[in-house]
Amino acid sequence: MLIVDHVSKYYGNFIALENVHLQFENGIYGLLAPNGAGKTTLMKMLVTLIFPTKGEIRYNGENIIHLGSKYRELLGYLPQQFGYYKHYSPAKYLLYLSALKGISKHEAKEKIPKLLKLVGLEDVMHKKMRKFSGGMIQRVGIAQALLNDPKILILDEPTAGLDPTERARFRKLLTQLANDRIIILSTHIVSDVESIANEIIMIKDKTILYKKPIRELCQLLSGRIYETTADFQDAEIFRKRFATISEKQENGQMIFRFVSDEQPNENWESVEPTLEDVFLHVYGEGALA
Ligand SMILES: Nc1ncnc2c1ncn2[C@@H]1O[C@H](COP(=O)(O)OP(=O)(O)OP(=O)(O)O)[C@@H](O)[C@H]1O
Repeated sequence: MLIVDHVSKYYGNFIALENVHLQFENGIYGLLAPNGAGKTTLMKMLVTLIFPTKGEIRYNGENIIHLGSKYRELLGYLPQQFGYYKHYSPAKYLLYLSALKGISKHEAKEKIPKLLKLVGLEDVMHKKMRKFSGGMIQRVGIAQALLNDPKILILDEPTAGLDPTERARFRKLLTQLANDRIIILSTHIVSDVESIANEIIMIKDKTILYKKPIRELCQLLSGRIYETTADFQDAEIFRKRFATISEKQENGQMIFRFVSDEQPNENWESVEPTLEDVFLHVYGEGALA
């Protein structure tokens, strides 16, 4: 079990995270927050690239800093921007990284084709990465994070640059991997995590606002989300009066999705809250009661 025990991180006088307390068991955790909330800071501490200013992170009861290389052997990490050699093929690049990670050449040669197949790059495994799309490079990044069969897999914005098909493939891959490891992925895209995460972690105001299964998060808004139509000329009044979550136009009218605790009007249709509703409400408005 991985425990972030009352951790704060300051950059000089700037507080990036304050008093973060989290517990991770096997499964997928979606770290969902807007840019700048502190996701990368938390992930970098989890992979020992930077250190907490206060508090400590423990794996199976031991401070990860003291565990050192024993801990890093259990880690797979995909940073937000990962360095690769564009003149290398994925196979050559992974072979090189395997050597750095202390994996024998024999084992690496057996493993690499399997990994590249897993991420759908088997056809191009010997092609130079120079001409690869952003999504293909990202998949090489995911493969390198899996080289040592990590028990803890940390992925910082792993779906950046992936198209919808690649995103779907990626979600399936994570689900396959999640049964015997901790997977923590950060994103600001709700659909990346809504179908696969066992728990969602939301950071707000430098600390953890929620760590809950999606169902429980959605329950926070249960019975409070409505949709209704309004004429264009009334739109501004509507926006001032209600906490709108989203709006669209249809047949010359506005359709509002909004949060309300008022007695519902007969023109309001009560709708099931989604994770997107929670996200937009939390980061647009404030914490939920
Ligand atoms: N080395 C640093 N020195 C000073 N401030 C930093 C440093 N690294 C990050 N910050 C600040 O800490 C805050 C959190 O940054 P962080 O990168 O963790 O956010 P994030 O949620 O990962 O956002 P993004 O997805 O944009 O990377 C930001 O305000 C950022 O400017």
